[in-house]
Amino acid sequence: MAAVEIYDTTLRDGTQGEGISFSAEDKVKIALKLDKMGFHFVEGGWPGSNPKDMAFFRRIKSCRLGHARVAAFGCTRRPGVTAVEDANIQSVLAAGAPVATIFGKTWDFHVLHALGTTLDENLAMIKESLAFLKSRGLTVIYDAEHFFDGFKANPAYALATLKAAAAGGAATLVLCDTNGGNLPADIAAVIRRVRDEIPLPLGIHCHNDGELAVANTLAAVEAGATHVQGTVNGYGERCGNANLCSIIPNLTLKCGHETIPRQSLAGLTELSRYVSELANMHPSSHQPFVGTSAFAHKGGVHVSAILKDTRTYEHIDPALVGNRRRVLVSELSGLSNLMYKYQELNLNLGTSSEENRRLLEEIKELEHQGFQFEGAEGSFELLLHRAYNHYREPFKLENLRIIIEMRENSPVYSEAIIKLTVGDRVVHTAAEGNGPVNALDNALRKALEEFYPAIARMQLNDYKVRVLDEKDGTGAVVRVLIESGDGERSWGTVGVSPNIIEASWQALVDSIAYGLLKSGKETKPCQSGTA
Ligand SMILES: CC(=O)SCCNC(=O)CCNC(=O)[C@H](O)C(C)(C)COP(=O)(O)OP(=O)(O)OC[C@H]1O[C@@H](n2cnc3c(N)ncnc32)[C@H](O)[C@@H]1OP(=O)(O)O
Ligand SMILES: CC(=O)C(=O)O
Repeated sequence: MAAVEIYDTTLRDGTQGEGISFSAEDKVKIALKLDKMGFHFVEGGWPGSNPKDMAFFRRIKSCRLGHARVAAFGCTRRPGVTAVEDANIQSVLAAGAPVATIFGKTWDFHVLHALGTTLDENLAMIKESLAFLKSRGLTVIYDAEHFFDGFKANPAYALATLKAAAAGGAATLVLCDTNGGNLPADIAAVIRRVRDEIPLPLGIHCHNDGELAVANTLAAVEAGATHVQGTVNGYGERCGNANLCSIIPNLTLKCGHETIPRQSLAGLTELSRYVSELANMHPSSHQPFVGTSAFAHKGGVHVSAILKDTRTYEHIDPALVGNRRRVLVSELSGLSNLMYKYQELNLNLGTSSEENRRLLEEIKELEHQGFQFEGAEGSFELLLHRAYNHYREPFKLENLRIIIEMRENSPVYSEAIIKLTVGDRVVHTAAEGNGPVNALDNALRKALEEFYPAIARMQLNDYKVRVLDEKDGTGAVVRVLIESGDGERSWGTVGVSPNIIEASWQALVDSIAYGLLKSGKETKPCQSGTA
């Protein structure tokens, strides 16, 4: 199967996505990562657009890249000026990148209404812009904007624009589904028509407005395209660009094309999370191949089969793309889910199927009440320990009181007063907080830290409340999910009650109990406050 060039435009088209912005430094980091993974091209930005993109090109020049070629993006010259006089073309040159990617108009409607020039002048703009950059030693890639829509409207003119680009010295002609509305069969048919007319390598650049960007890209490759443009995580203008985290494994593992090296394929999940981290975007758990749910099995029937052979419910081995299999426990579980969890957590539990059945029923009942263990692995593991009676709670609540005081012109005052039994001692303490849950958290820590010094390292990272039955208004049941961490690991815990303080208490207690269980201190208190 033919090799396919992978051209990443996360740093240019990706940043056209709502909410996405990278600093010049972040762009350099991403470019270096893509280079290390064997991407063929990294489009760094539009140097004529803003100082940050120009700064990227200045910085990347001093980096030694092993594989990728850096591309500077821009448009054809403006109507009525020469290429040498055009500020945008000059800034592409000034970027100092070895590759220039220039987009031009294909669609006669766009030439007349968006550019406001003649069809002939547009052809001259394309040819002269490319020829000028090529004459200055750059490899020039031509992005034919709106190619598929333009071809439908006026095929002869669309082909004439590509011929102008070829005459200007384009190395590759990239056909763009700019509005993202075409279907795979149409994309493939047009690629074949162009392939028969113009003897240059063809590329594909798809947007995701019809949720077909990946399918359209694969169809284009099937029809003869050998260069693929897309972005990490599918970031991009409107609904995004074709997602390289899906395209690369599909092309490599399913279609047998050579793309990035096989060992880099196993870095895709990490790449996806790295880029989402720098973009400050929540990673999408449902993203195919690289999302945390991509290989998460929930239904009992699925887990039962997975235990026999993973191929029963997995289209590939998750390790091939650096991802991992997960089994979730919920009201949809069967005994197989529990068995898998025992193995995964290395717990020597669950020998009696009667006990396991009882535990499964308890889980289903708790889920019916509103608990959700999928995002609360800490509470789930504690539930297992508690069910098998091998577990000693690290403390016991005797009494808890919360005072909230509101006075005109003063901040709301919150205080928690708590009485606990720890081992054979009774502790009585109080703490303030910026709200009742914070006061509760502070009081609990204050009471326990002399017994369990590991608590000092634990922190609450996230606190979420979900109203479960909104129609009950302020009397509704709420679910509290707490995400905690200790610098080494993080864990989720859950509480459910019609009283938000009680739900928070349950999740907080589990958070500390689980943290202690995992810190190795188990649940045995230190003697009289010594560590
Ligand atoms: C399909 C794509 O994704 S293409 C990439 C789109 N990305 C971006 O637009 C992000 C970066 N853009 C920018 O920073 C700015 O738009 C700039 C600096 C490029 C231009 O800014 P301005 O000069 O103020 O123009 P403005 O953005 O208002 O309009 C775009 C101009 O480009 C022209 N233009 C559009 N496509 C082309 C083209 N292929 N060749 C030449 N000119 C073009 C438009 O006709 C319009 O010209 P006009 O001002 O004479 O009407
Ligand atoms: C060039 C480009 O980004 C597009 O046509 O979508």
